[in-house]
Amino acid sequence: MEIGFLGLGIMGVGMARNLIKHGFKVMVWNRTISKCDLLVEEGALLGKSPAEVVKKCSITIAMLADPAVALSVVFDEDGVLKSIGPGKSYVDMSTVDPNTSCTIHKAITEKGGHFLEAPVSGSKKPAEDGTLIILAAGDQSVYAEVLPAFEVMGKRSFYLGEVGNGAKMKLVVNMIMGSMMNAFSEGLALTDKSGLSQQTLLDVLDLGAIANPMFKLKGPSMIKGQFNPAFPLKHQQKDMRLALALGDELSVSMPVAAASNEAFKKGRSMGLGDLDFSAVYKVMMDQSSPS
Ligand SMILES: NC(=O)C1=CN([C@@H]2O[C@H](COP(=O)(O)OP(=O)(O)OC[C@H]3O[C@@H](n4cnc5c(N)ncnc54)[C@H](OP(=O)(O)O)[C@@H]3O)[C@@H](O)[C@H]2O)C=CC1
Ligand SMILES: O=CC(=O)O
Repeated sequence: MEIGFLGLGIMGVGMARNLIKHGFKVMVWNRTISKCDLLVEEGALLGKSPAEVVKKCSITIAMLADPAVALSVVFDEDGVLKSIGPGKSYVDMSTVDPNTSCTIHKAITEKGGHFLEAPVSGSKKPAEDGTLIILAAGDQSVYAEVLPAFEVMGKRSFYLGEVGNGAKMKLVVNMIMGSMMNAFSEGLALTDKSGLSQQTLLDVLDLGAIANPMFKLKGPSMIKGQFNPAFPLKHQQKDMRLALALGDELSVSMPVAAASNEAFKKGRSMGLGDLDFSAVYKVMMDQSSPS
């Protein structure tokens, strides 16, 4: 199967590499073209623009930063829309809001193309290991067509019905994750300011009912002050913002998510946006410094 791949950021590079490793013929494009070099050495073809990738491939996957970027890669000059048409499928795996997905879906189907949204849960390592959780919605024939690719990128995929449902599910999951990270960070800060051992807190948490893989994975590096980006804080804040907008639309009160969003916004204003989202811990530590 010939697959196009647009967007070789933290996630895209691992996902595209898995496709290549499993024998798919892959054509890649990235705004910063130099990021394609390694994958080209590993066997990928290089596309000069999204339009060229879609022209050459029957299925094109995108993994892009945010709604504005997802829209620009489709609608801008030499974008996806230029080459999409009958017999061509576009699969957007970026985390965006349902309205963005619906706008892209409408434009693509108006040109006779097919669209599936398929955001993922799981970070840099699951992208590298092919163990993502894929939340697909939209054209079910595209879902069936792209399933062999999902099987090498993920450990499980869900088909959730109409376009927008994948985006909504992803935003709910990341809203919960972002709120948990805030509670965890506050707990670590409070432990430190109480003169207690943060390692002991990690050990205690890991033995009890709120043990979870995220605390186990992120805790040790957080207490060492290491925040190498697996999931950048700026993207987590974008997801909290989009989840809150969904809550506004549906009149769901989400005070915990709103407070967490404020902490991520503060993190961005402190210049932490490109660090891992666990760097929100620095916001708590900064706020609790003695004056
Ligand atoms: N990292 C994670 O743990 C996870 C991320 N996600 C979601 O996946 C998506 C990608 O995340 P991630 O790989 O971490 O993000 P990165 O920031 O590492 O990569 C973003 C990608 O978008 C491209 N891009 C940014 N701005 C533009 C633009 N103006 N025009 C064209 N391309 C652009 C970047 O290109 P360039 O290289 O040129 O900057 C890059 O390919 C996001 O929606 C994120 O929320 C979902 C699950 C986990
Ligand atoms: O979107 C981030 C993730 O870890 O999932």
